[in-house]
Amino acid sequence: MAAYVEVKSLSKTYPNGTRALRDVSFSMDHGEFAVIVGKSGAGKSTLLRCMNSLTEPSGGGVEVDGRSVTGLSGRALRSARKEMGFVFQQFNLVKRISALNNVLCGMLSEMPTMRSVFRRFTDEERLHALDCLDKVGLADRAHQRADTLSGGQQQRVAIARALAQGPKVVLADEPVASLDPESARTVMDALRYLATEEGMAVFCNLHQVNLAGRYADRILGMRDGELVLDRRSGRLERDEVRAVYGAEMQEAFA
Ligand SMILES: Nc1ncnc2c1ncn2[C@@H]1O[C@H](COP(=O)(O)OP(=O)(O)OP(=O)(O)O)[C@@H](O)[C@H]1O
Repeated sequence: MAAYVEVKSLSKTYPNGTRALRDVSFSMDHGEFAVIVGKSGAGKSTLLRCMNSLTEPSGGGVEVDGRSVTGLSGRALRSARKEMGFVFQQFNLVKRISALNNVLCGMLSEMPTMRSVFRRFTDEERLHALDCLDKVGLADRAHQRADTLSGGQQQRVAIARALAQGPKVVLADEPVASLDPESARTVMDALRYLATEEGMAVFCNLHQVNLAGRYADRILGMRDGELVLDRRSGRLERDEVRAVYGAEMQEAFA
């Protein structure tokens, strides 16, 4: 069977000359949870953003389910983005509305505006949004204002919002960087659920190698814009950590 996600020779050079991605290629299957690790500045965020066309790659491309999702514009770009949920480090929720309304707004193809907040949603849409909150363990928080939820809960609302779009792929950019260890686990469990139970390809970047080993089916490592490691799950060996982090190995466990 063909790979579900195919990243082909992706490269990115920023206008200031920084080569953030150098010929990065890999593929992912349905239901796979892959984590990418690497030290600060290695190019992890750039990779995720290029996969989702939030940043325009300088070369190469990405296919999801046999369809190119790079180099698009207008309606084709919006449609491709719906297939890729994005989870940000800082959650990016609309603070003053409920968890449920955040998920409902995420189901619209446009970015949430106050008009979309007051749009009337159908019972079916509301049930779908509630179901997504239930899947991340937050059905009982549906009517709570987003900014009164804990960080881990807010990030799970963001995951429910991504899930509600019905994406094929979920990209998570440092989703637990600002969370305590217990909250981080609840968020990683929710991402794991999307892969295992919903069959999505989940691709997440993390600083913590230990967390990657505990959750991922697959660990990729990036260094200076290049993919230097691609292995099945389990704890990374010392020489693998060195290949990714070089002399700054302590950064891997920070
Ligand atoms: N908009 C930009 N313009 C110029 N250079 C950039 C831009 N964004 C990122 N870079 C540079 O590209 C390189 C890769 O950055 P990126 O943010 O992708 O790394 P990262 O591995 O995600 O780092 P971190 O873990 O600190 O978030 C870095 O050298 C960074 O300074």
